[in-house]
Amino acid sequence: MADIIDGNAVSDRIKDELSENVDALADEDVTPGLATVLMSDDGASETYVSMKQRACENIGINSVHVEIDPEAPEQELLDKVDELNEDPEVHGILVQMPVPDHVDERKVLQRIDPMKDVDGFHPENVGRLVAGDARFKPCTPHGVQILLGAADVDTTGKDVTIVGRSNIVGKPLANLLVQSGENANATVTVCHSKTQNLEEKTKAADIVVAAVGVPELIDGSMLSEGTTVIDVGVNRVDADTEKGYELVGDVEFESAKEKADAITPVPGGVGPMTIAMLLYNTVKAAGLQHGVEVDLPDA
Ligand SMILES: Nc1nc(=O)c2c([nH]1)NC[C@@H]1CN(c3ccc(C(=O)N[C@@H](CCC(=O)O)C(=O)O)cc3)C=[N+]21
Repeated sequence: MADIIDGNAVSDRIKDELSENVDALADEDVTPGLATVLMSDDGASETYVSMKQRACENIGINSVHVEIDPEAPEQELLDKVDELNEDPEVHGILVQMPVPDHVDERKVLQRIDPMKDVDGFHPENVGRLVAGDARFKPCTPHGVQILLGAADVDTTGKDVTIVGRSNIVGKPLANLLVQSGENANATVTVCHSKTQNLEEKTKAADIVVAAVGVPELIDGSMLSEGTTVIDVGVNRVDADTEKGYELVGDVEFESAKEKADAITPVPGGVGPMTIAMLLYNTVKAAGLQHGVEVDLPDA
């Protein structure tokens, strides 16, 4: 039976440390500010954005929220980004993804000032990350790295199989894990929908990271005994609950935990880490923009 890796506990520890950084910035008359922009009426997106705002407020980060009508022209979003780029009280800008189909996501990401790009999705920041000189590590991959470190899973020399090749999780995580340094130095295999013999790749891994957005795609039969399993999926599936849905990961938890040595649950695993690392990047952004050195939590 696997140990359960507690993402809530680790994210609480990071947030406590960040709140000390916020106090230190206050001594320099700096209050970090995050702007969240939502152009969607999707329920899950609304939930996530409000969780991010609440998390900011809890540690003393200013949060500004902007809603744009999902039917509005693309230009309205671009103009808003320009305005936030110019606002000295806003150190981080997060445009919640996905944006509506008539809006060009790449255009939006390129419009955000790279110094305020706390998601780490701007091409300049992607390039820096790939070159091993990350400014803002994307929140979910960074959260996975910290979670592995906190669970005492040594990645050095290990075989990591990542299932999923998104720009948000799979690709940046693969880049981070192959680099030298803390919670890295791994040998990485990236799998996707066209991968042959997926099971062969997951079985060969010391660590499996599932980030495909397919509910319960990976089950215990696809894992070797003793594997560490990191489940990045947060899928809402219809269920007979008060909310009408339940959250399941990309991993079938019950069968996977019989095989795994350690496993993250959903909810309470990677999700809370994503939010903690967004706060981390916002504090870092504020420090960079004001030339104040901030002693951020490790890794
Ligand atoms: N520009 C942008 N940046 C993002 O970082 C971003 C985004 N767009 N679009 C959507 C995804 C998704 N995402 C999550 C964050 C936290 C939880 C989280 O904390 N989940 C809780 C449960 C939440 C619930 O109860 O619904 C948990 O896993 O324990 C989940 C998902 C950030 N995203």
